Amino acid sequence: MKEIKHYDVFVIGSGIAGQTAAKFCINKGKTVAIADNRAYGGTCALRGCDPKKILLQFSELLHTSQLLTKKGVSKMPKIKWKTVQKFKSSFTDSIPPNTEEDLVALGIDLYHQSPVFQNKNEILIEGKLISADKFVIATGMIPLDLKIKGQEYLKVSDDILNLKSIPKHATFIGSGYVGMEFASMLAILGCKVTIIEKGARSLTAFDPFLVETLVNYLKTIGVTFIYNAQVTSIEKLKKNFKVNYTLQGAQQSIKSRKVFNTAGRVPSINMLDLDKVNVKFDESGVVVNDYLQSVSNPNVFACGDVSSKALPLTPVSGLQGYVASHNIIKDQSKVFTIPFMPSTVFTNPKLSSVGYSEEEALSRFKNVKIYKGDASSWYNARKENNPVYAYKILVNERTNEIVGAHLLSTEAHETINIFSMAISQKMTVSEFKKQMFTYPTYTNDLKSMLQDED
Ligand SMILES: Cc1cc2nc3c(=O)[nH]c(=O)nc-3n(C[C@H](O)[C@H](O)[C@H](O)COP(=O)(O)OP(=O)(O)OC[C@H]3O[C@@H](n4cnc5c(N)ncnc54)[C@H](O)[C@@H]3O)c2cc1C
Ligand SMILES: NC(=O)c1ccc[n+]([C@@H]2O[C@H](COP(=O)([O-])OP(=O)(O)OC[C@H]3O[C@@H](n4cnc5c(N)ncnc54)[C@H](O)[C@@H]3O)[C@@H](O)[C@H]2O)c1
Repeated sequence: MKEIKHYDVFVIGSGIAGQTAAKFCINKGKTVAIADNRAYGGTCALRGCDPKKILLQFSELLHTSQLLTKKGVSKMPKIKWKTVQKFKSSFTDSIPPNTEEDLVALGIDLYHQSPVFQNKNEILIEGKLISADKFVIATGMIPLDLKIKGQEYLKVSDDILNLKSIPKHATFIGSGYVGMEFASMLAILGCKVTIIEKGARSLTAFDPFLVETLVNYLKTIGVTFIYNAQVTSIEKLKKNFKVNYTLQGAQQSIKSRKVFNTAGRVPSINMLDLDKVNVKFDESGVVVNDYLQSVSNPNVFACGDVSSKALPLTPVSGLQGYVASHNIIKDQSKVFTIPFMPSTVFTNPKLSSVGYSEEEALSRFKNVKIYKGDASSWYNARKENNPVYAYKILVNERTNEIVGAHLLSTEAHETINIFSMAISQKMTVSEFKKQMFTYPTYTNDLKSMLQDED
């Protein structure tokens, strides 16, 4: 086969990480190509954060109305799911053509297949042998393969986002971000939800006190949680599916209309044949150094969810694309350090976190002051007739600096950003309390959370 083209940089994956890297390199005068084996635009814009938030606002609207039923709302809004889906598609449909147009206008060549590495400098794609000086792997993550009998009946997050109607009942396997967000959404929309989780609790990266408060609330709106359970197989019945699982040694089963695999996501690297180019990888992804360069092949960079240094969130993936491309243009010019990254689970209510967990803070600092409470009796929760509002703030007692914040509320996804700034600016409790905020707001409540008990 004849080599037909050479590029300075070949990027694999058109999500936030890949696009950021490709655009940076072309703007620095490099010849650049990008490949994707699915529609251009990546997970966040097409199959993740953005379409999810469009759907979630409808369950939120319903939830707000449900809470206010006896307080003046007499009729629930009727959600026309087909119209909701059309509205969502009006955002997602235009992304692939617009992304391609945008990249082509910059002078980037596009390919529509997974490349397969042939040797250190060459890949095979669309039947062509192509060489490049540097490769950027930005292929993101895909759902974990559960390897159980009947796994072909399992649906994944892409399918939830494209649901044609709300199922009567659904079972989720796994209670991480994806499982919890969609379980909360479907339960509010009238679906009877069961979550089967192999671990002892949900959302292990989040504060246990707040997760427990969230789980207890979700139970009241129709979500059943089964912990420490191992799903063994899925069977197809006439209308439903039967999920078989073991719990405390006993075989159990549950029937439901849909079964969703929300058991986690793994790096998308299988199709690339990385062994051929001496690119080391493991279950965390392509193993990279602080320059996001493969530890075993310096001509290969990896950024975003697929890199071993990933924190699989959109802003971090974008940052990694930027760092990797800097290092392609100028060798070892930028180091990747994980930023103070706030994160939200978009359930009802939302669970947000930034900085150290209680466990991390206690192991790091000699004395930690913990401001923790149930704020459901505070004005903001009461005006929504909302039974859930809680927080935990961690302070290094020696310096009085805020080092961690964990919030569970309707507005936690916004207010957590205030703590993010405070922590990155090393603000002390007294400095924070001097700030003036608008009233009556959830932001203003943050100062009350830092009140010492009399
Ligand atoms: C349901 C869901 C909801 C989410 N919600 C949020 C949220 O609210 N906030 C947040 O911060 N993060 C969220 N995330 C995570 C976020 O979407 C990712 O962190 C982010 O999209 C990663 O960007 P990336 O560029 O690294 O990878 P991706 O956006 O996944 O892009 C990778 C691209 O590579 C392509 N690709 C894969 N394999 C190959 C191959 N072999 N050859 C060619 N192309 C390939 C894929 O088709 C894809 O287009 C969510 C994820 C999911 C699944
Ligand atoms: N709001 C957001 O920012 C957002 C939303 C969705 C996804 N994401 C990102 O995507 C990543 C992946 O999220 P996710 O929810 O797919 O994975 P996750 O790792 O957060 O959760 C997976 C859950 O499934 C459980 N599990 C694993 N195998 C199982 C099995 N066989 N049976 C039952 N339970 C099983 C795990 O114990 C865990 O609780 C996250 O780490 C996050 O960074 C972010």
